[in-house]
Amino acid sequence: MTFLVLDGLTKTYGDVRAVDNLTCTVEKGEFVSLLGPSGCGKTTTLQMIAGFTSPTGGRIELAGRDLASIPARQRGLGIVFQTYALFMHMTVRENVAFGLEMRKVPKAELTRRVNDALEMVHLGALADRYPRAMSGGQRQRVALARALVIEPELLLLDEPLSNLDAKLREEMQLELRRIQREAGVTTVMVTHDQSEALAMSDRVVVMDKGRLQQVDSPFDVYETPRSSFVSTFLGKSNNFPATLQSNDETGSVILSGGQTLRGPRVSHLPGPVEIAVRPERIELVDAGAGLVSGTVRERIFFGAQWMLAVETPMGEFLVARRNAGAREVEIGSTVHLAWAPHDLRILPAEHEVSA
Ligand SMILES: Nc1ncnc2c1ncn2[C@@H]1O[C@H](COP(=O)(O)OP(=O)(O)OP(=O)(O)O)[C@@H](O)[C@H]1O
Repeated sequence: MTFLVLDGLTKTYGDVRAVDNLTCTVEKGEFVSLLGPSGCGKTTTLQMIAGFTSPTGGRIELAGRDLASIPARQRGLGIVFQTYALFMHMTVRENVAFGLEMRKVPKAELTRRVNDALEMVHLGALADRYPRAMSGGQRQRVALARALVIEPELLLLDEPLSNLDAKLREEMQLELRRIQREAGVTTVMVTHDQSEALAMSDRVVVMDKGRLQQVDSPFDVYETPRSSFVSTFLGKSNNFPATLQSNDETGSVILSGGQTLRGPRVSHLPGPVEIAVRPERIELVDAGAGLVSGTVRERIFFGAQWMLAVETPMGEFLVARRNAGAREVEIGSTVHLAWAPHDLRILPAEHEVSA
């Protein structure tokens, strides 16, 4: 069931179109991330859903109601920001109970709901502590319990984990997703961190310059990006200008940097395109089997894998090599690169080319 509808949502500040005609939907129980670089309009979108900022144009509908005339505090939303905004002079239990007290929930029910929320975030044992005596991850759980205890129709998260260090952040990603599933609460999260969006979401809304770029499952935005922007914003990608020469049921033929390549069948017309291939889809092969050859210029060790920068006639390629303990190729050596035609993505041209 479509639960949240953003329909042509627009917000302008003078000449700046912070959010530009954004249309997308969120299903009940779904976890959707708004992902994009700084300034792309994620926070403005969330603020409009929350009711803190009014749209310049377009509509927001939640559970069949148009939110235009409903003030923020009556929207029944749970909100967690990057800074936890806890009451420092109140214990964890008091912090979580606050929203229910404001709503004049009877004492017995309040106690039960606060206990349930604290159990859900695994903080039952710390209920009588003050936030200042807690770690960043624990405080973020308190903020989450406080948002969930009111049983919100919709949970809004704005960069909720960005104050945490890398390891805790990864732990909390899994934890937050578990809590969201358990509570069954429809959630919209703002993040600029692509790995976080991929790890946590049912669907990812990729934005750039106020505009929607793509809405898909994490798998699909990564595997089948529809634009150059999406292919390079999510993960690493080798992108080159190219010319699509022909395209039939056996696949496509592409020319790039003097190399003739084969790709999957696409709907583009022959002409300028951009091609993209992920570093982890490239193999090092024998000279005769290579699609393009080049010289290793850089070699960086990441623990689980090596990343090579290889200079070729098409341009520089990043090539990921799984670390299987084998000796690694030397800087300065010649390598031959190959990939399967179906691993090549053919995208709309970003630049005019004369390949
Ligand atoms: N109150 C405001 N007045 C004027 N311009 C604003 C205002 N709020 C946001 N903007 C502009 O709107 C655009 C989108 O801002 P927004 O904060 O939504 O981006 P964001 O994607 O959340 O970025 P970040 O990740 O850096 O928070 C930016 O160009 C920003 O400068």
